[in-house]
Amino acid sequence: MSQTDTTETRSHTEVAVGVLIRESDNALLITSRPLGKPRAGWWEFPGGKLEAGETVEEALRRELVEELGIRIDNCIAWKVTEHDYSHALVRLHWCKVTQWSGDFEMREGQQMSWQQLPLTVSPVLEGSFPVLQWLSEERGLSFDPATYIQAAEAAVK
Ligand SMILES: Nc1nc2c([nH]c(=O)n2[C@@H]2O[C@H](COP(=O)(O)OP(=O)(O)OP(=O)(O)O)[C@@H](O)[C@H]2O)c(=O)[nH]1
Repeated sequence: MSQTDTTETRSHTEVAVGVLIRESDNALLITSRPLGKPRAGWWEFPGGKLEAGETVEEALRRELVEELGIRIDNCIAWKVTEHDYSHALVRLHWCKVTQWSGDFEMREGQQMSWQQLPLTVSPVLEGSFPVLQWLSEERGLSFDPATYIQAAEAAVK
């Protein structure tokens, strides 16, 4: 069986991801991956895997309570992307979130950062690059993937 065939038969891991946008300055919430997970210390948008029977919105609500201690008030389905990591083939369901309640608590020992584009944290998960491009385009900003790609490549070496 060729490598392509192997990829096609792998099942997707469904993931709900939140793009939290702060009203005052349009900053984006980026969090670091906790110790013990693949790519620990890398930066990502908050979220996680869907559990059996959950919708994307339900999974995102649960994950944001578990990880950050906040309750989201809205969840606007935005894009769906896929990325093939060595550890998983993921399907990412991206939602924009502009309203939430509660104080942020880093319940998994991760870090958080409110960021403008281009992001200054690194490395960032490769599966998030398309979304950084779309967000940049929406804001009339140029997008240069080179810096993100170089940081990711250096981190996996
Ligand atoms: N949360 C999140 N996951 C992302 C992003 N981009 C991206 O490729 N992913 C991938 O989506 C998957 C999410 O899995 P996870 O390990 O964070 O999910 P989880 O919290 O439910 O994990 P667990 O149940 O194993 O503890 C990972 O394979 C991760 O690499 C992103 O921006 N945010």
